[in-house]
Amino acid sequence: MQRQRIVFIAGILAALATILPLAAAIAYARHRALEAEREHLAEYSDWTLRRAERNFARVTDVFRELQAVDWDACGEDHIARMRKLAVDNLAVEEVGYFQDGKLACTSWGKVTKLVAHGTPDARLAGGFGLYLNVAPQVSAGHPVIVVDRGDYNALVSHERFVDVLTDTPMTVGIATLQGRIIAVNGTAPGDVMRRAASLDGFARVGARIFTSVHDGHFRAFAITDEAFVQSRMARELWALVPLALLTSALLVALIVWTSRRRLTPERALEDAIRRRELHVLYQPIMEIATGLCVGAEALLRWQRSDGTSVSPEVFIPLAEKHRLIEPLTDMMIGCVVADLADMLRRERSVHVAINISAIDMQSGRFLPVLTHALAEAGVAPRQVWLEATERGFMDAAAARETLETARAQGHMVAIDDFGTGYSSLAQLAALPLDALKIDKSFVDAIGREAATSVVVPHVIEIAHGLNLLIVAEGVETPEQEAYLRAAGVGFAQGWLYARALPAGEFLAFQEAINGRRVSPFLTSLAG
Ligand SMILES: Nc1nc2c(ncn2[C@@H]2O[C@@H]3COP(=O)(O)O[C@H]4[C@@H](O)[C@H](n5cnc6c(=O)[nH]c(N)nc65)O[C@@H]4COP(=O)(O)O[C@H]3[C@H]2O)c(=O)[nH]1
Repeated sequence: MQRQRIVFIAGILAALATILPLAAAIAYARHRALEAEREHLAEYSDWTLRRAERNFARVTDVFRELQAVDWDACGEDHIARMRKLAVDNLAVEEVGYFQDGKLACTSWGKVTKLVAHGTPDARLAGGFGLYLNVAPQVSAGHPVIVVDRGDYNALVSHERFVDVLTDTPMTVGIATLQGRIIAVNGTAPGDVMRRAASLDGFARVGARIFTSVHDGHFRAFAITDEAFVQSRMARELWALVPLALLTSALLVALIVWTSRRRLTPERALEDAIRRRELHVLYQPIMEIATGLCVGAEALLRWQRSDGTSVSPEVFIPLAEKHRLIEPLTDMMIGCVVADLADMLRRERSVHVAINISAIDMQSGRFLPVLTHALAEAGVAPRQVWLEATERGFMDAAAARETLETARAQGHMVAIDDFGTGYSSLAQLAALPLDALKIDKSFVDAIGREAATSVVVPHVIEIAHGLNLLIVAEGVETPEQEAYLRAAGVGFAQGWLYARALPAGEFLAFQEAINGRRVSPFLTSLAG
């Protein structure tokens, strides 16, 4: 993945990791505060309802007692009973008795004034009439609520319906089930009270919140300011913010750690392998005697998405170090087969040389992968040469086993970069090899006064002595080619002929050079 993309995504994730836990903490604190306030209000509306019902039950007790007896209307006993009930019963201020639609007597005595039996403002279940805000005619005093049933009525003060003490500022009220407000304790705005009186549950109106409950006779409500939710929320936040900050810090640390990991060269290589950002180039291998293109060396290239390219001399050791060489080798095998299988099937004397890393050499794991790919593509194993470096022979026994198996399957095996490492001649002689590649550093020395120039004839001599095919690498000048030809070196690759080419260009090069000609020597080998 591109560096800028990783940094960009990490930046966005870090910003989210910072904001989201805090936003979640705020949302959760608000939810908890609202829930707590809803329960708080529900508790008070419930309590108000129970208080109202209890006091109302006392009023209805008065009616029941009086209606149970066939009194001598407004006689002494009747009035005495009414008075006693009014005195004993704290909920009732006064009791009255109507005769022919007019108030005849009250708990105070006979009535001389003409007080008509009016029309109730509201009716309650059980045959009760309710008159709201009535100025008492007989006893005078502040407005009261009048409850009537049959010929009796009772004066009840407003407070009896809402005498609830609250622990925080709130308005509690009682209404009929139709939403007519009966009594209120508090100063909430009228529109909020009307809403609270007409529906059940929890709601918000403007800056107020309320809960309402109801039973058989009344609906009770409790209203408070939303500011109480804010202060509850602030308390919740005190507990939640440190947790949110800790979560943010952990998430940001995780994001930084993961992105730094992704930004390391090895993770970038792993991504590149997965995204197939690597491709293979083919450097032609020429037969010096005939000038024919007899094969190609497959060379991996890593072109990063930002346009920069990474040398195989950097990423191959990196892949080996971080156990990425196996997927890399598999990918390279897949590319080579996809690119060249058609040509290799047509041209049986042409080969492709693939580099085998030290780890692959030791494990031999790539061989079944290669065998399977070649069998599927119909390419002969002899057409795939394996180039092993000296480093690959450090565990000589394992390398020997891999090479022997490879040769038994028909592959040609070449030692690459011979002379640059520490392999001894004895080791070279003991290895199951078909070819030796002369390293570019030796070829460079040809015709110069360099110390290595004296080594070149010996390396060629050794190869001849061991009956190995010789491929010279890094041939750049006709003089180098002339020297190699004269020394009996069979094959060469280098910029004198072509650089490493993309598959299509290599195939065109090979066709242009060879036409229908084939190498008699290599045809005899293939035969
Ligand atoms: N200056 C100059 N250079 C020339 C000339 N002719 C060829 N070269 C370069 O010499 C290197 C030859 O490959 P090598 O010795 O196998 O050395 C290879 C090989 O050991 C390794 N490598 C490349 N591809 C693979 C692969 O698929 N698997 C493994 N395990 N190693 C690979 O990376 C090394 C470097 O590869 P490259 O950078 O492609 O470099 C290549 C090639 O581009 C020339 O005339 N002049």
